[in-house]
Amino acid sequence: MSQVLGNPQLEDEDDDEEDELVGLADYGDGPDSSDADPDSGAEEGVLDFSDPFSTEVKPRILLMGLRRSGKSSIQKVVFHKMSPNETLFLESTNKICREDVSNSSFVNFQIWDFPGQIDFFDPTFDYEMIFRGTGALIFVIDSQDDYMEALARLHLTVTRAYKVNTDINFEVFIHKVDGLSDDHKIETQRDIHQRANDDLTDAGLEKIHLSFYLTSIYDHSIFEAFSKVVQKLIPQLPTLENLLNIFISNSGIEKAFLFDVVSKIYIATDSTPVDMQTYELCCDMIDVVIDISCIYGLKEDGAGTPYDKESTAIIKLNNTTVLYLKEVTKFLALVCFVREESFERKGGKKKEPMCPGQFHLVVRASAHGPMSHEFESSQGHVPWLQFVPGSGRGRAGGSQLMCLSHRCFSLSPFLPLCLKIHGKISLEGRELKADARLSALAAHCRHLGMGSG
Ligand SMILES: Nc1nc2c(ncn2[C@@H]2O[C@H](COP(=O)(O)OP(=O)(O)OP(=O)(O)O)[C@@H](O)[C@H]2O)c(=O)[nH]1
Repeated sequence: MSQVLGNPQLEDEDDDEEDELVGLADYGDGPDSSDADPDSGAEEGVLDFSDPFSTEVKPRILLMGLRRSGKSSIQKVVFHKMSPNETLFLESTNKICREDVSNSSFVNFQIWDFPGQIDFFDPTFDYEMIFRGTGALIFVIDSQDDYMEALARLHLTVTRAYKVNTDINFEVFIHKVDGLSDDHKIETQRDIHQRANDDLTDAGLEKIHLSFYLTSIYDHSIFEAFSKVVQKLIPQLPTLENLLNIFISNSGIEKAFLFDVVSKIYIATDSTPVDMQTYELCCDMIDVVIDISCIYGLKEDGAGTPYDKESTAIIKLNNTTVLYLKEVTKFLALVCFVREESFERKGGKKKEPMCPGQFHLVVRASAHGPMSHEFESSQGHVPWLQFVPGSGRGRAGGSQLMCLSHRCFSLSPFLPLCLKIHGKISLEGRELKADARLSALAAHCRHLGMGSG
């Protein structure tokens, strides 16, 4: 669901949707807030920030920065599965876009995308109202451009925001680093870090903490950075991490992530270090699973969902590592790295993967806090997940449902790829997209030295 706040005119971004327009004085998230979708309230599997055990108000994530710094692209790529190349055609935002991602994601928060050219401190903007309910302010700096103006703007924004709300997490995305050499990246980060903190020190505001991330929409860094931003807003994070630690120590699993399937943000992981390659493989696996499910999961009558309680996938890499994905809730998947020998349980009639069923229960219980109502893993429709013929990726939004009749498959990234889905695959039309995705995953694995090629 997306909303726009125009200045001075209100304008709806998508006429087809029934989103109400919100006045400038209507930034609140009270019961009358227009993004409160009565059908989506109390979503199963959604971490509700208005839970009495977390915060009173659903926190906002603000995306701010100069014009053309990449804000809309980040939002589209992370939450709408837009392919990075498509962002080249994005028009400049001339109004504040507010999007509620709670309908499609585990985490219940809003993203406010501010158009670069708007004078945010124009008196017609009630910035106090905006900052008061803000959980994280992401300031995007185009690293390929001269960033002096961006730094001045960052300083102004952060100091104003801090005066209103000292609890905001200030996150600086040093963006578009795909265009920089490794040395240049480090130098740019050091320089921006130094200048931004010097400005705060000069203003006597050294207590403001800025976190910096090198990001690009052309790799997984933007998902990783967003994961970190979102994790800071999840009050149950320590509990989830503890549960994952207990889970891996009792199961022979090497690394476990709890992923928000639609955004590929990881909500939590165990306390062993995260390496980028592992994270990237997990993201690729989620793409493969959703693409395959969307294509081959249709029931004859068109009923079903692309991701549900029975969704499971196993990918065996040729370095004796197994990737294992299991549905945890309607929005969440557990993705694990496990050694092949630990993965296969001996003694039964057939070798069976470990079942994280107990983990499933604890996560669901913990995510909602002891007083919250219990929820069931969804068996219902997942309207935010659909196959997009143009991009070859599942994406949020839309009404065209793809369904899943067979959710459990196993594939190997060795060439030739071995894919078992009802024993039959024909590679025509959109199926080729899945083939391309599988090939990409295989290539990725080979690149990491995990595939035989
Ligand atoms: N190389 C590179 N280009 C990017 C990246 N992210 C965004 N871009 C490009 O930057 C340009 C501007 O992106 P937008 O998302 O429209 O920027 P914006 O900050 O929303 O711009 P306004 O709406 O004017 O405020 C587009 O051509 C994008 O393709 C990135 O990570 N790397």
